[in-house]
Amino acid sequence: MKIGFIGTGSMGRTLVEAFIRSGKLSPQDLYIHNRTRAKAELLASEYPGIHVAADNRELVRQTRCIFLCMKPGEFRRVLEEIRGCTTRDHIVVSITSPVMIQDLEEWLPAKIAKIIPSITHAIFSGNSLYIPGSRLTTDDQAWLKDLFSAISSPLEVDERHARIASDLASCSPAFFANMMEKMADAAVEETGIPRESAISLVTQMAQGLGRLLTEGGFTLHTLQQRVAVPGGITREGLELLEKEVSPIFHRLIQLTHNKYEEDIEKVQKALNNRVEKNVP
Ligand SMILES: NC(=O)C1=CN([C@@H]2O[C@H](COP(=O)(O)OP(=O)(O)OC[C@H]3O[C@@H](n4cnc5c(N)ncnc54)[C@H](OP(=O)(O)O)[C@@H]3O)[C@@H](O)[C@H]2O)C=CC1
Ligand SMILES: O=C(O)[C@@H]1CCC=N1
Repeated sequence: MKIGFIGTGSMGRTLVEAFIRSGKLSPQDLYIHNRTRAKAELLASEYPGIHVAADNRELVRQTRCIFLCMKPGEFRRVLEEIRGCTTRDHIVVSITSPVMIQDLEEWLPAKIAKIIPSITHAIFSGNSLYIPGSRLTTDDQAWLKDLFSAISSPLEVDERHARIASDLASCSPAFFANMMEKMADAAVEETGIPRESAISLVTQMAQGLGRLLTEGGFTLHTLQQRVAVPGGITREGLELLEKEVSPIFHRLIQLTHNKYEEDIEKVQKALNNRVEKNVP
């Protein structure tokens, strides 16, 4: 099946590369288009065989499944562009959470899904969050899950939980990288250890931590128990973190959800502000 990617920014590129490197898709099957064309051309030059479509309409005409890899504010323009050439046989997948499936189903006659990916798919890991629309057949659903199984572990979630699941699966790589960087910076400021050493120590630790949790037989809880020996230093550190860290995560989740509500409102205003509705 020919597959298209509209938007080859950070995540569009990650998906294209992961699908090709996993062997699931071959470059010849892929059509890409990006507002700044040079970005798509660069990606195509790295994976000979990828087709760079002249515009989003050509991409839709050449493919059966299309991934919308733009930011929420960029949806209206793309939907206006492609709605005339999208058919009932197309599968259209949004990779962003604040664009509602119902709105996409009103705009396009296509079969709609939302699949929220994560940067972790670049190394074929992490959960992709799978939210099926109402028009997908059982075969379409099996095909999409199989596609994403090549680069991730697909997890079906209710659209109501898309934001929190995305916080945990898609935003957290950045959140945790930030915390590790802050820890290393504090180590430098408090002790004078060279920054390069501090960064290397936390990075190597994180690699080991990931493996302990996936293949080492540890849970988050047993891991803390094993490291925090009674009367030891880690126990004292954990007691401080118990008090100080939990409120930060509550604030973080409240913040992402407030921003999400704002984004939904903006997208709905943009998408519903039109005369004609799609009649599939
Ligand atoms: N980054 C991540 O880890 C994750 C991102 N997402 C979601 O993916 C979406 C994209 O994020 P990300 O890739 O990081 O953002 P980027 O800004 O890196 O990529 C968006 C791309 O869309 C292109 N674009 C915008 N309008 C059009 C158009 N009309 N036609 C063709 N291409 C267009 C932009 O082109 P131009 O080069 O001109 O700017 C840009 O390259 C977001 O909605 C985000 O929520 C979801 C999960 C994880
Ligand atoms: O920052 C963002 O908006 C996107 C959503 C999930 C990860 N990145």
